[in-house]
Amino acid sequence: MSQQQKQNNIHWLTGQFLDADKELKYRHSIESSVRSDSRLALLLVSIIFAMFGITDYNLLGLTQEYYSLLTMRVAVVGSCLVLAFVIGHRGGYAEKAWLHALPLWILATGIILIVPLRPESLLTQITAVVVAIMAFYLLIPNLLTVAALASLFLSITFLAASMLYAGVTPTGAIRLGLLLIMANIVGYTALRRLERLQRQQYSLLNEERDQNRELLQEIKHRKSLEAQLRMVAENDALTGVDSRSHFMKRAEALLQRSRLEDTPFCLFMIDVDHFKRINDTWGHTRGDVILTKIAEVCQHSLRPTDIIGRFGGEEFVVGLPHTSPADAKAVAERLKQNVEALSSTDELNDLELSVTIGVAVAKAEDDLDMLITRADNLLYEGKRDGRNQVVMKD
Ligand SMILES: Nc1nc2c(ncn2[C@@H]2O[C@H](COP(=O)(O)OP(=O)(O)OP(=O)(O)O)[C@@H](O)[C@H]2O)c(=O)[nH]1
Repeated sequence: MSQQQKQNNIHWLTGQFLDADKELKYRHSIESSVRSDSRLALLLVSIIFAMFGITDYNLLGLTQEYYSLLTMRVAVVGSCLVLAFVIGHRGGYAEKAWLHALPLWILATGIILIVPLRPESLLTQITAVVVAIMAFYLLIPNLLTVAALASLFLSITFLAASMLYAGVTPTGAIRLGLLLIMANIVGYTALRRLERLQRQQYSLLNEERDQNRELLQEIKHRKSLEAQLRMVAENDALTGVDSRSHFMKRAEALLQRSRLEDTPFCLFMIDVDHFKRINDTWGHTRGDVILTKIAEVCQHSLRPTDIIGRFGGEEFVVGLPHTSPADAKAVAERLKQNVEALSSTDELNDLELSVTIGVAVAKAEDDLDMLITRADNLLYEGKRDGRNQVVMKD
């Protein structure tokens, strides 16, 4: 048997969960509905119990017995109304089951007390006791054990009182006893089934909630994994700028758009000069840091609408939509100067840093590869011409 099945197990006799914690949680979950159901049931029972005062009067008139009965009825109805109020406001089915049990004991005592006061109307009282037993089990919300104990108390003491005060013979007592046993069995079985069904429903609901929670967690986890994967696929791990493939996708879209809108589009190929020397002098790790700084400077030298990617090694590529050739040249010059200025920062200790940039302007017949090749050729022209320069041709 799985752990889950064990927890769902319900006691065959009491109709409660075997797991005490789960039982407590269940009772807490139905507390507010039990409170209002109890209040309503007690109001109803009080009205009915009080109305029997009219039949008392018809039968007894204004006699001593009538006043005794009236006093008892007022006491029972008063107690039930007070309890309806208290339970309605403070009743806690989980921790105060005894409070919910009180009205049953009071009602049972009241009903039994009628026997010595009105022994001649035993038949009516038998009907009332059977109805009361049903009400204990099915009308006034209570735990099965509480309802069963109160009903048994009512049945046994009523039987005893009938024999003592209403002259019921042993044969009559057996028949009455059988009737009361039947009423108890019917009430007990019905309430036990109800208790089981309600607890099974609660278990199913909880299982469903747990599964939904797990599902939500799983979805959250997958979404975060997806975001991480996208991040890894779209960004260069070292510098954080676009990966080459992601840049190509974005640049392709921008180039097409510029063609549709008939706006200029320029592309830079940027290569760090003598980076091998930097690596050899300062080590590969420092070289990585310098590369990251250069990427940052490039990014900050561009507009938010421009895109930058790492093309490979110490080579970067930049796409500039809506940019005229003159503006592109100016941006490239500024970018070159900003990289040079990096050398004078304390962090880089006057390390000589420069970049060579090839700038290509998109023509109508260009696709992205052609544009990149042209920018690359211009870049290598710049390298041949002594580096640290921007090369652009009409
Ligand atoms: N630290 C570091 N170095 C890299 C990385 N990628 C490429 N490199 C190095 O960059 C250097 C590029 O060297 P070359 O292609 O000879 O070019 P260069 O030394 O920059 O000389 P020019 O481009 O001709 O000015 C190589 O030593 C590569 O190992 C990287 O991610 N980190």
